[in-house]
Amino acid sequence: MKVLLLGKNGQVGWELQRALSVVGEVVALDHDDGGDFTQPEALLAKVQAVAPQVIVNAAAHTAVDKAESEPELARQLNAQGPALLAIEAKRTGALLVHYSTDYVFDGSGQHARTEDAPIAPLSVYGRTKAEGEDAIRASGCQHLILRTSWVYGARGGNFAKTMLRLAAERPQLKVIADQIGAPTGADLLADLTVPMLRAARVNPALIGTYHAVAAGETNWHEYARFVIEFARARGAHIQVAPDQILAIPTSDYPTPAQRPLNSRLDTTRLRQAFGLHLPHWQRGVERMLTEHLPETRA
Ligand SMILES: NC(=O)C1=CN([C@@H]2O[C@H](COP(=O)(O)OP(=O)(O)OC[C@H]3O[C@@H](n4cnc5c(N)ncnc54)[C@H](OP(=O)(O)O)[C@@H]3O)[C@@H](O)[C@H]2O)C=CC1
Ligand SMILES: Cc1cn([C@H]2C[C@H](O)[C@@H](COP(=O)(O)OP(=O)(O)O[C@H]3O[C@@H](C)C(=O)[C@@H](O)[C@H]3O)O2)c(=O)[nH]c1=O
Repeated sequence: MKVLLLGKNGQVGWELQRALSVVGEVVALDHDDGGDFTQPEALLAKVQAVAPQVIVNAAAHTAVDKAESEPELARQLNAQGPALLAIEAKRTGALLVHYSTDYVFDGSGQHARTEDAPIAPLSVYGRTKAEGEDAIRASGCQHLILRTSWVYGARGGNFAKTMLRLAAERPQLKVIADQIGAPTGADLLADLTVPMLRAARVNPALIGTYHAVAAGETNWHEYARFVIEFARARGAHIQVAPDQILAIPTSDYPTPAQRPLNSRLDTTRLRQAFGLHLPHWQRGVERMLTEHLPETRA
């Protein structure tokens, strides 16, 4: 099977390069080697030249605050690029695997949302990601959309690494405690993608949108405390005292983009359709930190 991976250097793309290697021949691209979503004609020509049976799209505009001031670029990456891939997948019969986000929802209420819950994004990032999802579904192509949340990877920056850096530099941290969600490893997403795409290739009834997040829930403050205490216990340089990691409401941390308060995603559909187990978020974060912490020691 020939697989085209877009966004190979991102957090998820990097893990997909590893995970997809068991599926078949993988052609992996990023924006500097033919997979540039701001160059739709060249992108289409590249997809046609590769002629994949499966397209896995991990490219996106993920800078949530920056997207507020560059909505057209966000739309090109998060909506128009995926739409182009979907139309081409429909034409050739390829399967399109795509990733989306908890930020397509407004985060009202306290319940975990299912895949059919109404989308109501609060930000340019969320809106353009929702447009990308809609375009894929409207194209009629064979697709899997995996909506996930709070992604961290061994490669690149993420919230946990930011907290470790700030905890080493500052005597006090203030972290939002009223946004609830599930940190999800890029490695977990990549590892789920393989059995899902294999199953969906032979069973079109599996085509559709799925919530793919680690089990359990937390808030950014509790997540930060977990990361910092794990690192402290393993001898990392941490300046901030445990009682100086302060919990604050979202209203005390103004940002250009509004974020949902309730990012709980119900994963029942994915677990039942594919028989896959989703581990607790703390296990994956521990694994990522164990890999990352040696890099932070003097
Ligand atoms: N990160 C998160 O917390 C979450 C992510 N998601 C979704 O998961 C998916 C993967 O996200 P993640 O791996 O974290 O994202 P990253 O930001 O880590 O990676 C995005 C990728 O897109 C590439 N890219 C940037 N500009 C272009 C362009 N013009 N054309 C083509 N590719 C480009 C980047 O390349 P380069 O690195 O060279 O700039 C990078 O490879 C996305 O769909 C995202 O919306 C969903 C929920 C949470
Ligand atoms: C650095 C910092 C952040 N925060 C808050 C801001 C924000 O609400 C939260 C997380 O910060 P981030 O910058 O990682 O947030 P953000 O970039 O919004 O993360 C999101 O990225 C996109 C791509 C997604 O799809 C989402 O699922 C989600 O992971 O922590 C603090 O409260 N204190 C701090 O010192």
